[in-house]
Amino acid sequence: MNFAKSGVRLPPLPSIGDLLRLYRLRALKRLSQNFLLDSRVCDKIVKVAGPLEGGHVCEVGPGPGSITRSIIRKSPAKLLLVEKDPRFTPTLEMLQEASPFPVQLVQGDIMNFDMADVFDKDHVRPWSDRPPNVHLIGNLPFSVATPLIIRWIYAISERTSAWKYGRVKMTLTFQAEVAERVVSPIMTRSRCRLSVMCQNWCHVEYRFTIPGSVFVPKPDVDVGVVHFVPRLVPIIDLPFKIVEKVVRSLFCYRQKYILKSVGTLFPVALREKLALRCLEEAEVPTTARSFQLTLPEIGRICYAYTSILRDYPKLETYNHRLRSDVTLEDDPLIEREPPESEDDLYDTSSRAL
Ligand SMILES: C[S@@+](CC[C@H](N)C(=O)[O-])C[C@H]1O[C@@H](n2cnc3c(N)ncnc32)[C@H](O)[C@@H]1O
Repeated sequence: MNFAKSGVRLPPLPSIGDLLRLYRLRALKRLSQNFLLDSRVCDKIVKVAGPLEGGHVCEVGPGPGSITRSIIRKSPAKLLLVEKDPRFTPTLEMLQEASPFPVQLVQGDIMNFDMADVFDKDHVRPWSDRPPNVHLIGNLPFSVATPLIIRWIYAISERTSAWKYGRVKMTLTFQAEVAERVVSPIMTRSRCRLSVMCQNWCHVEYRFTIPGSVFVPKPDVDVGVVHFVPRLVPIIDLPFKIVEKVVRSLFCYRQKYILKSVGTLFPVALREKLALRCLEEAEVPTTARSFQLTLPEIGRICYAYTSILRDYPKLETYNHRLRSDVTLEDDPLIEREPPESEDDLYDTSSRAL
């Protein structure tokens, strides 16, 4: 049967609300569960992904399956569901049976899920080509959204996992404030590490806001839908780890002059000298602030930092937060220093992002 034009009509199914009641599925805070019961909102999210006919889709955190139903109606060739909470298995199995094409259910944690071999090989497209007909869609749990997107940006930079298939697009939800940070341009209050990392490897677009009141239970915040398309070439074409390290430093003092932030890349004995050299080579004024820097300017700082590493290779492992990372005993010029504050001893990634 050809569903391409008409879309799939699912057989009559109990409503998501009925299923939640029937299976006594109460939302678990621990898994950031807020359910969408309004099929029009689900259709609107799925529409952002573009045409899905004949494609392969992976939905993250389908829960009881409301977005899943919208995806099925758009007739992909195959659908993969990755859900951590086994309580949803019966409702998702019901959709598996109702779907005219294969729906695979993986009960597991998306954070450890490698998508390198889960789609058909004939969907592979060269990176230089248009994106393949493979889509990642998810109304993500708030607790997972930021670490997951950073993990996926890393996979994009390495062209691993789903990105072995080419420039696979993503349609994802975030807490609205986080979605704004993802797309934030320079000179804005919400410009941060997350903005730079996402925008360096992807074209990002904030599509629309879903009011918190639409979810059950209602979260305290609204939700933003963001569409990501991996770039043909990142603006800063350097390894993820170098860019991440420099960008983390740049945004550690958001309101202060960049000279201070860049200094955190270097141990105290060399700090002033190397921070000045880094900014001079990058042709970035020492009095700029991180949120004022364009991606090419940040790129020049990354390149200047790599040129400094050629002269001081031991600095590559220097981390001003974790003094124990540094093994510089045989370099008398480089001394250990106390951390800036107690907080600096910990990875504050999600907060700092
Ligand atoms: C915000 S709810 C969305 C549920 C459903 N998609 C909807 O829109 O109504 C997030 C879903 O992700 C699931 N989840 C949470 N952490 C997960 C993880 N690490 N891996 C996979 N699924 C996860 C939750 O169990 C829940 O079903």
